[in-house]
Amino acid sequence: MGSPKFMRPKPRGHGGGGGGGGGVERSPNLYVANCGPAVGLSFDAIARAFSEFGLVTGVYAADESGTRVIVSFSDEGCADAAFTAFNCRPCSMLAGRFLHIRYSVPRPSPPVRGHDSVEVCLTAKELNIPGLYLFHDFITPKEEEELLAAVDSRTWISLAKRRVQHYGYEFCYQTRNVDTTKRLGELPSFVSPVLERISACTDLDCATAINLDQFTVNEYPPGVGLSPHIDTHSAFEDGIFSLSLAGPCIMEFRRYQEGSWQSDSVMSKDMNGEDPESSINFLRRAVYLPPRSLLVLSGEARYAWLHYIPHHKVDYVKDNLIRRALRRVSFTFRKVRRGPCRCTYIQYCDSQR
Ligand SMILES: O=C(O)CCC(=O)C(=O)O
Ligand SMILES: [Fe+2]
Repeated sequence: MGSPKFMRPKPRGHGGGGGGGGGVERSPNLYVANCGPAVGLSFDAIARAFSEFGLVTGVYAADESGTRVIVSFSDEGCADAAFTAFNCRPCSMLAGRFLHIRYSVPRPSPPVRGHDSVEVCLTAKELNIPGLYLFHDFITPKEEEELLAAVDSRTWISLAKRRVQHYGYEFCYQTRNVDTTKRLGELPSFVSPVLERISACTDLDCATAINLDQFTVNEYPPGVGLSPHIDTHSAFEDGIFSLSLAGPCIMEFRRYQEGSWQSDSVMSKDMNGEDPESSINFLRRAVYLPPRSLLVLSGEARYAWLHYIPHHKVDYVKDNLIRRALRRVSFTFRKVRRGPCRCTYIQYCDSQR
């Protein structure tokens, strides 16, 4: 089980702790520095010295130094008395050592993963969605820095929760489509090396890795995600390329089972208000997208799976807690479709319904 973990209490608004711990939450646990086995004081000797003030329920190493311990009392009053007597004083019962004491509180255990969470995969192979590819370290840290500097020197458009930039063609969030008559111009030259690298990817089975003509930059602050959607079939060809920069995220995917698909509610709208529990009839997967990785959605992954980024500030990846960075920026490259979509995923296809 291991010994309990402690932490410094949060400061209280005003007043609060007496016994020299002013403004801090008091507690039956004391953090005692300059005291421990590494300076010749056994846990038993420490317990004996502190028992003078009341029942000591445990003495634990506060860290690995051997010079800092936690002394736990049965109640706060005893801890307060020990604090007053021993803090910043030489302690005759502990070889005359000068003790530095503060209150300490049990560290809350990490939150348990919600029952609705899904195991996060690290690779496309593990994720096992046909047509989905993930290339780690698709660009170097230096390229990442330059790409971020390039977009940061240009004008951002603020949406409700995130900022975007569009190149090639503007993307209209109301219709989730592009107006093909309104071309914004060539894609900026700073993405040319990335586009060349994408078109040279021999592992891909989608034809549109070349001539990509629409580029969207998304900037997500921590905790902001993206609602479940399939990129509108009639708007873009097969092959969607999304490069992650600056921070990581988890991307989740859903594929609704035959007959459970409600195209009107899911296809082209933002799904912020939906209740995930109400739609149990779907397959669900999740993948960790580190900075500098390229995600490719093609075929079934592009046409039939919804993708989204959960609105979380922290994510669990193989039981490790990953905090979202100050921002994640994604570069999404697509090719605008010129005629109706003729995919074989008719139930998800706005051109064929
Ligand atoms: O941020 C991303 O990686 C994905 C963006 C996306 O799915 C979209 O713009 O349609
Ligand atoms: Fe998308």
